[in-house]
Amino acid sequence: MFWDVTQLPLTPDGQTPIRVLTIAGTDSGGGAGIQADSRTFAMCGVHACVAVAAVTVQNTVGVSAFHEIPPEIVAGQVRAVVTDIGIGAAKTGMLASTEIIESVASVCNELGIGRDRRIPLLVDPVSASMHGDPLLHESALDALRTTLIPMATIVTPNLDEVSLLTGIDVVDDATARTAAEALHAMGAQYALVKGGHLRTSTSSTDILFDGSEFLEFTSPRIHTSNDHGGGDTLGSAIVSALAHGWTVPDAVAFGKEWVTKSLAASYDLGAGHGPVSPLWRLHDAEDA
Ligand SMILES: Nc1ncnc2c1ncn2[C@@H]1O[C@H](COP(=O)(O)OP(=O)(O)O)[C@@H](O)[C@H]1O
Ligand SMILES: Cc1ncc(COP(=O)(O)OP(=O)(O)O)c(N)n1
Repeated sequence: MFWDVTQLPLTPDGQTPIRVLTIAGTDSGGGAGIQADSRTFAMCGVHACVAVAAVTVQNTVGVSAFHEIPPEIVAGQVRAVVTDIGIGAAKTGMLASTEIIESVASVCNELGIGRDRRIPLLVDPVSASMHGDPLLHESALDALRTTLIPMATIVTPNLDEVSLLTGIDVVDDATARTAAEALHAMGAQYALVKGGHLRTSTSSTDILFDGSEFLEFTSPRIHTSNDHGGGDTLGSAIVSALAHGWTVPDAVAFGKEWVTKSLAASYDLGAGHGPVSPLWRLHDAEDA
């Protein structure tokens, strides 16, 4: 354990907890996507609603196929949840196509989800799996840039996604800052450039930019190849904190501590990359 994570307040048994929504793809191997989001949401004590945008055929060694959900069904899930259950924050992950991205942007706009609206929106511009298998049609990158990222309270690309979206290859702190500026210029309120893929460093630093100030979130590098679902776990912890009304910098600090502990608790699974695990939270509760 590296530090004590300041936990989010838990709701007493029998009372309705804060609700959040993930709009993303499923992972049949249970490591990333909606499965990773739901695990972290549960461990953070919030109620998870889901809008499935795609179903992947996936295990620990890769993604062999995916099926896209019709855009109106994706939007329908979002509308059904928000108008009945109500949510405090939302997150997007794998959206696969231009049509789904446009449908999600439109329903979020209709329901007051997005930057400067009632409900904050985290956009994780998921483009490929860690094995390089595509999770987004290349033609949909433009819709991410021009339709969804401008609606984001916070956009959270990894370095491969930064390169696809901005053309900038991040190799150090200076290029990470330039990339954060480029992402902010696309219209996101905050840009978080995640540094997990800079494997040469002994630490892992994520850089947050709001148009005027850079904030750095650094953790020791965890030596593990079981890092599947790391981006989703970070994003869903941030969304849980945003739903509690935390500021974006405080929510990112919480998410960064959460994912670091989840990387330290990751485990072997299958023949490939095992998942990061927020189940450490159960042991912390046992110790309390
Ligand atoms: N080996 C590691 N040690 C510590 N933190 C890491 C490690 N790998 C990734 N992270 C952190 O996990 C989060 C997800 O990062 P990253 O791997 O860049 O994104 P993604 O999972 O979307 O590819 C970031 O906060 C990053 O700093
Ligand atoms: C359905 C689905 N969504 C997202 C991902 C990518 O997960 P992420 O945590 O961003 O990154 P890796 O674990 O692939 O490094 C996925 N694989 N599947």
